[in-house]
Amino acid sequence: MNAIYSTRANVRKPENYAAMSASRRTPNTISATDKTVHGFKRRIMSQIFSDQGLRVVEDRFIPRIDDFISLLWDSTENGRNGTKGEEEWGNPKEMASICSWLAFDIISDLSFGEHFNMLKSPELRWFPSVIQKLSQRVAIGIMQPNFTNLKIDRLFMASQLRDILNAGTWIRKRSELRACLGNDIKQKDLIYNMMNATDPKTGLSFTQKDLWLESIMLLTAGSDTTSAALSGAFFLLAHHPAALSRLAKELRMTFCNESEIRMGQQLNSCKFLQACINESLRLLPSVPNSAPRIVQEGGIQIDQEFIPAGITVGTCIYTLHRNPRHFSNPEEFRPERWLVRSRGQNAEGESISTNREGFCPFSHGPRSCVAWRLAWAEMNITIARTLFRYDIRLAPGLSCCGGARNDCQYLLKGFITAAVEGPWVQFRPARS
Ligand code: HEM
Repeated sequence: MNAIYSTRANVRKPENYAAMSASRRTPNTISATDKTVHGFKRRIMSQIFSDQGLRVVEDRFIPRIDDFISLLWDSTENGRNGTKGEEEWGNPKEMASICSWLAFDIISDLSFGEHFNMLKSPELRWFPSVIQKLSQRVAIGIMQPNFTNLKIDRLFMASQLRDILNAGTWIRKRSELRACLGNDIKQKDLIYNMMNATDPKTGLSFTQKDLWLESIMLLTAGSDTTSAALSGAFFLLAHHPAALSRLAKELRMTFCNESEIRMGQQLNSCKFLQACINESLRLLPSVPNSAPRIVQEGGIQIDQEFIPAGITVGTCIYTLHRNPRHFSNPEEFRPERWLVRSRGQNAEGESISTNREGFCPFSHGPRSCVAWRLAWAEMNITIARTLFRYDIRLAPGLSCCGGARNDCQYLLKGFITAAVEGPWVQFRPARS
């Protein structure tokens, strides 16, 4: 990772990343290939997604997490299993979809000052499928630029492209409207943060156009990434009852009530929660493929190999996370591998720093995920509040495996981000 992604690596993002901006002429933070342009945007974004920046918007996203939790179980639901002792389990829920509605509700609210309300209403639930089409098109365009440059996509992805363009126009209107409101809003959002941040190096701020381009970008970068990571964590926990019950115990002993579960010291003290999230991001990274970089004049050295200028290089996060040089029994879900027992080692005597060197769900260096703190907070608070309130189990008899097998795989389709389905899970009010 270091040779390709660190600050000193002699590489740059390829031009094909332009497909990730709503404007071909004006790049956003993720698509900027020029280091000066990127540096300016990145410095502003770093302030917005700092701990301090996130505290400003925390009260905005926690109510969305509460909507999510309310949707998981409802005392009036029918369809309960009639077996004795089973009455309280609610109807099975398909976690990938519900996690996706949550992630979109959060990021739309933060980016446009108005949430899509997908958790409560089906009206806009078509939206995630368009983002997946976009992710698929961009993934092909990044690997093979002529696909978009020569407009081959118009031939092979005509209907997808129509949906993407329609959704793009619709979002653009929304983000322009929000940008026009300026600071005249009741509750602060990310646009507010972006509008009021200045680059400490140049003193420059985002223009009106930057504001809507960046907010569209945040909607795509901040939705299916977090949702795939969350549903992946529920998948792994539901398949590992021992880890699930240890985690529930940790949370129920740390907090007295659900509203205490927020960003901060108390949540940071939940080491097993963090270990479970690390382990699920390791096994099911939501950006699984390698992010390409072009080697610059002078070349680079990767291990024993000299790579000349012009070659595209990258490290695949999915395979890195399964490298036995970093992780013993890499296919196993073993959150304990992240818990320090003594002298930087876990209970098995493995070095945690060796684990960490092979762990990069948010990538590494100057182009790593600028919003990882937001994703981390969303995941921690959502999982903690859910397991504080409910017991969970795989829905008997339903896919992915109906709880019958321990070795089933979560279907992760890697485009730019990962498309996922399932698992089907049931909830009931926590018994202990
Ligand atoms: C679990 C959730 C997430 C994961 C695993 C993740 C992962 C990544 C990865 C691997 C990259 C590098 C991509 C590349 O080099 O092409 C990246 C970049 C980025 N991510 Fe995330 N991300 C997550 C959530 C988010 C969220 C919630 C947002 C925004 C609200 C976001 C915004 C960005 C941005 C703006 C960049 C580009 C940074 C730059 O180039 O300076 N991500 N993310």
